[in-house]
Amino acid sequence: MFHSIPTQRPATPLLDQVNDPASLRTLKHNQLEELASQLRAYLLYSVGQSGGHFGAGLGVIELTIALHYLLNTPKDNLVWDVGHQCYPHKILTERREAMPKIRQGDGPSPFPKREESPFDSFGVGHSSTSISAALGMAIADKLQGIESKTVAVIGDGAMTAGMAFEALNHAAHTDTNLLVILNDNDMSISHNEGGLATYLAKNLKNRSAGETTAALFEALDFEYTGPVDGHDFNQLLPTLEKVLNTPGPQFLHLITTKGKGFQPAEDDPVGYHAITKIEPISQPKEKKIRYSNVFGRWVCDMAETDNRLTAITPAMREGSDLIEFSSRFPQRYFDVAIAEQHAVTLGAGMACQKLKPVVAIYSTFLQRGYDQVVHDVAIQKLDMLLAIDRAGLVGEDGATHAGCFDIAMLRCLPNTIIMTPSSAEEQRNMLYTGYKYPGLAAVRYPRGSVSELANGEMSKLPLGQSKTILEGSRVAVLNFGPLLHEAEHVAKREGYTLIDMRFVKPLDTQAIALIAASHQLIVTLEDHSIIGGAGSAVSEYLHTEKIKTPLLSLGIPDRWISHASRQEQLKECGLDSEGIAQAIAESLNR
Ligand SMILES: Cc1ncc(C[n+]2csc(CCOP(=O)(O)OP(=O)(O)O)c2C)c(N)n1
Ligand SMILES: CC(=O)[C@@H](O)[C@H](O)COP(=O)(O)O
Ligand SMILES: [Mg+2]
Repeated sequence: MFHSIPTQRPATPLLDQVNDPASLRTLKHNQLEELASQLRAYLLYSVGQSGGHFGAGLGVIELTIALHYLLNTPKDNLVWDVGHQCYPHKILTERREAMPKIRQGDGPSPFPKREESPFDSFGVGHSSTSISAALGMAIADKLQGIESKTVAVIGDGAMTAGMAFEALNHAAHTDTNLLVILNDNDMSISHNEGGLATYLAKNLKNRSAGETTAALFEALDFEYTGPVDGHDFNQLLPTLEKVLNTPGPQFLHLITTKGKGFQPAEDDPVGYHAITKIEPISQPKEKKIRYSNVFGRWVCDMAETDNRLTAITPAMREGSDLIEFSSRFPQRYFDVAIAEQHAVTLGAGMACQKLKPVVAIYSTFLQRGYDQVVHDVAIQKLDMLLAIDRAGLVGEDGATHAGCFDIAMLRCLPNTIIMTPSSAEEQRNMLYTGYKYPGLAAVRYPRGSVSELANGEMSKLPLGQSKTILEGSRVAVLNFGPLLHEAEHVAKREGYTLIDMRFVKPLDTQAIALIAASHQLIVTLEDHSIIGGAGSAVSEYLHTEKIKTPLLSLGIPDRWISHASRQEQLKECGLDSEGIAQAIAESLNR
């Protein structure tokens, strides 16, 4: 049992011989315990160096070894759900030495990624996709007469998403050779326990023979095996051997411990879901205030003044900072587990009954609940506030977690308002403005820090009204969101006009018309895809009004931006000060 994270690389002579599963399979069964111990030590060390996801990987050390030992990977298909637990998998599949750089621009990606390795059967990051993907692979191999085994490893948290049950339900009707392994560590990212599947799996074996309750998995035509200790090779290997060689859909229920082998993580699996890299003591990191904290403060202040407010999160209480709200207003707090579709329509139902739901959701995970926003909220003109966190580039989590499309998704919905704060105070006032708006409102803010918490008087902003920051000439920069600071640096130096547009919808078209008449170039700036974002909205307006002033739209280019620090990503997209200045200069010279 480790009690601290080693800052020196531990000696791992056996692990050092295992560069890939083929070399793993040369080991004897009785060497696997030692390998697991060295793999655990190395994982602790390498995540200490890189930072990143932590507890989940510790919980699947033995399972990862057993799977690569018994399967013929990469010919056999091994699909990890979410993929945050894949660091041991990456260490055993030719990437051990690269691990201290995982999530960095020149290191492995944070999750399995097909283009990174043949051992990464399916790209993940969003949860609950593994059973669908694995079933697709199994069916495809069967149709092509390819002999293979297919395994999906899904956690109890990921099993709370509807998509997992869609796949389980379908799998049973295909009579395909598929093994679904439920990695039940009784904990997902937040405090909610594993879902229905886990509850039933836990209680399945305790049911008395006479019980008539149809067990979920038998009802889905899966052959259930378990629960088995996922850390005990003496149980794991023979059980896996059996279920891997039994035809038809198999369901193996494993019990594991999130953070296994590292006492602080076993004691606090939520807190150790991910860690920042170990800094030398000399540089103690001051705790930064984040946009999420500004939301967390605002939602509590708002709840105090309005008892109709409810807050809903799909399993991201900590990330969205609903921690204080959940303890102060427990009756009005709803963590629905990993169920973004349900989160939105649950809120819609509350709005029908005159409550005021605030759905706190990452931009990237909002993609899961988009039809619900359209069909269940917007069409019915229901009153809901979307507090969209992690909007824009998110850095080390890479393309699967970037929030690049929320403006494009929401801008086309009638009667919706969309706000893009550039500071804590703006964010607080926009949340208040959106909350008071009698319809669908969205405030999008990035994964990042702000200068202060902003807990002053909340004021309602006049809808569609921008704020002039600098009055200049020649070029007018229309900013939408947190890149105002990058823009301000350039505008001050070059004497450009700078306007904080604040609203993507409704646009301040009056300001745009005035600006267009007195400047030779309009520039839009946003931390969103260049396709369908705020720049598109301005372009559509200029076109409709036959305004000929040239427009330069700056945003995330039409390609996938892979993992790196957010600063590196912004630079790559030309969204740092230098990139903005250069793009404008080039446009002026054209
Ligand atoms: C669609 C989606 N929603 C939310 C998340 C955020 N998220 C990442 S891991 C996690 C919990 C997963 O729990 P579980 O599957 O039990 O894995 P464990 O961390 O316990 O190993 C959540 C909610 C996500 N990755 N995808
Ligand atoms: C794996 C997963 O989806 C979450 O752990 C996510 O990585 C959290 O992102 P933040 O670190 O931005 O909260
Ligand atoms: Mg879990």
